[in-house]
Amino acid sequence: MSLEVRTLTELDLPDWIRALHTGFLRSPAVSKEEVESRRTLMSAAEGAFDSDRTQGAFDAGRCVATFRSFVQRLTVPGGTAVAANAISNVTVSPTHRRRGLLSRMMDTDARAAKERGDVVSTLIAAEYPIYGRYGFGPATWATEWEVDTARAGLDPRYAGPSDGGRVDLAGPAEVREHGPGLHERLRAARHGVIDRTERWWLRNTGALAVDDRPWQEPFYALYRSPGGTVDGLLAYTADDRWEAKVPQGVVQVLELTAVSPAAERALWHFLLSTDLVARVRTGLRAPDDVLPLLLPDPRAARTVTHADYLWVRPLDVPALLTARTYTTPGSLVLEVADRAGLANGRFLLEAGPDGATCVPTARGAELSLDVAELGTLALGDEAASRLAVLGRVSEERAGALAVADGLLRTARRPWCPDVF
Ligand SMILES: CC(=O)SCCNC(=O)CCNC(=O)[C@H](O)C(C)(C)COP(=O)(O)OP(=O)(O)OC[C@H]1O[C@@H](n2cnc3c(N)ncnc32)[C@H](O)[C@@H]1OP(=O)(O)O
Repeated sequence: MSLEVRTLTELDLPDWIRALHTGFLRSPAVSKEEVESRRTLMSAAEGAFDSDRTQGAFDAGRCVATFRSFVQRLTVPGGTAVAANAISNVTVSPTHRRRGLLSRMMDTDARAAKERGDVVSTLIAAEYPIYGRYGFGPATWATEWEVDTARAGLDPRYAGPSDGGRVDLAGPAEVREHGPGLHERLRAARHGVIDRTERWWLRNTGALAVDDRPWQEPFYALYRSPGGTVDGLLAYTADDRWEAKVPQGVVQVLELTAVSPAAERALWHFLLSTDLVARVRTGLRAPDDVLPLLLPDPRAARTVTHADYLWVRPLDVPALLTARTYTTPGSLVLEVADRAGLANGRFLLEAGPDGATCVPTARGAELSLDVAELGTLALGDEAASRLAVLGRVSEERAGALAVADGLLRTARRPWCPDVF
């Protein structure tokens, strides 16, 4: 039987999950619970099994490649969310690699997303070199610090926020009550943030088993403003480590969401002054997170990870560039190359603090770039002038790079707090 790439039927699911585990080097065993959990994940809102956006490659009846995409909302600078085609669960079994299977599945998915009117595709790349060829560029980066709490120099007598707000420990049910609204406020305020489904909250608070990995309840804390609104959420685990009677606890932050500066300061200070904690691992934050500068000695925060995070592939250039905001006025003619033929063209962007238009144009190009570079620039994280040094953006009219830098870059860097 020949190699066949197709969408799934419900009966394919156990075999598809086994291939997924295999591709990610996890045990190929598949439990009934995981099949059931995946079945509901892939279900459309009506509850029917919807396999349209889940692909598999089958060789002699055995699944050897997996690919899935789903609906996502991605916040662009200014707080508007665009329709994103989120890609996940990409694997090709080691027996079938480098025969073009990923390329086939990606092409099918990208054309369907374009047809639907999605503005971008998004993903988190397992390895940097895989996705540039498909028009994706790294659009957000992430940094993790490890803080030596003794060295940080924060006042160890800290007894809670001094602004009249408070920090309270909480349980999973309270997190499910307050977390979704808080995340929506973050999403409206910070570009790069993606939406979370109800399932996300169930799964991340232990109310829904996802696979065979056991759930362990973390510590949760909520920050309430003096007016009583929940403006911050912290989730962390801790290990109870001692050496020669000296506490050496290590905290791992799973989530720290704050929608006010007071909440951000209070939650970090609370965590960094918890007794028995020698080191705090911050989890993946925006590279410009304020954390190091909150410490009297910022060098106590050592960078342990700094890497690309969310990758963006523009599908509809005018929709993407008009959804975001611009702080300075300017106009730019962009020549976008796209070997897949999905987003290529020459576009006139006229933008300013009052809004933006972006239309196809016959005017001469001022800046030419590949669609992947536009993905890197779209959320404001990168400077066109830096990409030009690398030869990845060409300035066709003198001064166009400076205009692009002024228009596209944002004061705060984009941040995507979630993996998918
Ligand atoms: C969003 C996510 O889910 S990220 C998870 C990605 N999955 C993994 O990393 C799991 C382990 N790896 C795999 O399953 C596979 O190797 C995949 C999915 C990365 C690639 O699948 P393949 O079917 O081998 O890719 P395909 O044959 O279509 O390759 C297309 C091109 O990409 C290149 N390529 C593929 N994977 C890689 C890689 N990891 N590093 C560098 N180049 C790569 C190929 O060499 C090929 O280049 P060419 O056209 O110049 O010859």
